[in-house]
Amino acid sequence: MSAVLSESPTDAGIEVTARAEGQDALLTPPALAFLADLHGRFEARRRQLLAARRERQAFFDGGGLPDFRADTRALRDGDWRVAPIPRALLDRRVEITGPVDPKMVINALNSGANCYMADFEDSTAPTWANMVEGQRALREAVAGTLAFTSPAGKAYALKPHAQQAVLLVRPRGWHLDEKHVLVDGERMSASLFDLGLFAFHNAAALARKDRGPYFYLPKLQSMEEAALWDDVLAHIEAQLHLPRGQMKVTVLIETLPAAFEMDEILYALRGRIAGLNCGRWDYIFSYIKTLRAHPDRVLPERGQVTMTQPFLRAYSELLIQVCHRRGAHAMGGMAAQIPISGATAGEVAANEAALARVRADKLREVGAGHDGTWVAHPALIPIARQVFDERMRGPHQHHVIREEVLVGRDDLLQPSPGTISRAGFDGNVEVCVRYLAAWLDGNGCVPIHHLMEDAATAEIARAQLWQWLHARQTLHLDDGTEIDEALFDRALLGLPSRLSGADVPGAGRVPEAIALLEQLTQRGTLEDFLTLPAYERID
Ligand SMILES: CC(=O)SCCNC(=O)CCNC(=O)[C@H](O)C(C)(C)COP(=O)(O)OP(=O)(O)OC[C@H]1O[C@@H](n2cnc3c(N)ncnc32)[C@H](O)[C@@H]1OP(=O)(O)O
Ligand SMILES: O=CC(=O)O
Ligand SMILES: [Mg+2]
Repeated sequence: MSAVLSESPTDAGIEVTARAEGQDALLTPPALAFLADLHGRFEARRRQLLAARRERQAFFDGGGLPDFRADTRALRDGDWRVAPIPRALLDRRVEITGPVDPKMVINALNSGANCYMADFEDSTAPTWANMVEGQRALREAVAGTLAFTSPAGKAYALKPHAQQAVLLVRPRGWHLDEKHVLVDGERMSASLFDLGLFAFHNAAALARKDRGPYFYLPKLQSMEEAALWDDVLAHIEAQLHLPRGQMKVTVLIETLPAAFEMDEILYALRGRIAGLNCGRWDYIFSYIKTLRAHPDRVLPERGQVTMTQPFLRAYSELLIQVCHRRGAHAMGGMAAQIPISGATAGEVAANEAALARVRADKLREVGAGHDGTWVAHPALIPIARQVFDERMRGPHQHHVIREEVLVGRDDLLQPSPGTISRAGFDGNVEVCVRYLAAWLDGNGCVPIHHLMEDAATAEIARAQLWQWLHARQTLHLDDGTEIDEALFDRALLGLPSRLSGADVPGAGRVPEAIALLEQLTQRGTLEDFLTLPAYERID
């Protein structure tokens, strides 16, 4: 890699305030100068866009509802398509996702999936050690040298490049800072840190393999945020002497405001976007968060908020239609069920039921017109692959444009029928405590009661608890019990002793997790993301 900028880190005013193994090879003076330059150019715009999010939320909290934009109607009605999709990203029928530790990276690249999304976001707790280890693992993976030996002595090595999944990287969202990297005393954007550092170290090696730095962009809320990404990427391409448009992106549509700007987001990134993805878990969280002050749109318990709820079906159908009209992939999302590891005789039926639910979810997706889907675990790849192979003959199904699908504002906002049971309420409390404890301990994705739980699924549980406790009118469980602080306190009773076992990830941090959950649910205002206060509690 050529040294792209001449300033030393000191000249650039950039400072790294923590240490982790392997960081000197990553945070070299040219790399730091590159990051400092990104910060200098784009930080002010990031802050403006975060302020715009708050303004928009104030409108929703005052009774307003999201709607399609009047100022971009011509763009939505216009006849344009996104740039051609590169060969490596043409067939994405099965994508595996997961955290960025070396074992996961090797397992995912070797898994037989078409693509692998290496995740610095929902499934990774952003300790400095995790961030550095993830960047190092990905750099070695791109170089083809990554290897790992488990504490039990099992050796892991990469398959040959041609047999590996195509790598996509998901940086953290615009709302997050990287507190260990300061530029002129200010924290740098975690998004710019993750994406910038990966591009800096890997763009040249990827180009030699006829690939590029490919990314998934999370939690966008508007076309302006997409335009900021486009400018960042164009700048990086210029700095690293890459052809314009070589860095490709897929955008997660996982916020309610973004669902009203899908055409606009594609347009803002039209020179480099390969698709949109239905990030259903954050989308449900965002629906709750955006409509927090609308008592007629309180969602039932988590287990009842499935993709067949009308507001979710409308969102996925609109995403498919918009993408296919513009020549982009419409990627499906993640079923939460995972195989029961080492299922006992008594768990065989539960395991089969979980796999059947994953299969049903993939059948729904391919039938609706999705061009590919996500799996959380390697054992789910054959299920997803079989469903897509049988029903999607070509590499994608862009030809599927269901003109009869007419999704309007009310469809995307439809209230959901359903109930809240005691088990649903207590389950949310338990998931939050267990997930926060694991996260504070440095683990961002854990199986809980045979479901994959990550930051997005935990956010649903956390935001629901807040909303149910702070709803404008008192809510009741399906057995008539009032939802109040006393119910919340009862759900917490007994958790510390039940979660003290060595098999509970982060058991030692359960008391801190409980304190954090109490803080998050008792506050009068809903915290934007649980990861914001939680981040202040890790290294
Ligand atoms: C809402 C969203 O954002 S979805 C996207 C973010 N979420 C994710 O990506 C979920 C990723 N999945 C995971 O992290 C894991 O599957 C978990 C935590 C849910 C379960 O992991 P485990 O408890 O390790 O599962 P299990 O013991 O069955 O794993 C068996 C093997 O598969 C591997 N494995 C499991 N999931 C993955 C994965 N996603 N990628 C690669 N390898 C994996 C394990 O490392 C293990 O390997 P080993 O046999 O070499 O030790
Ligand atoms: O990132 C994916 C989601 O469902 O959230
Ligand atoms: Mg998400």
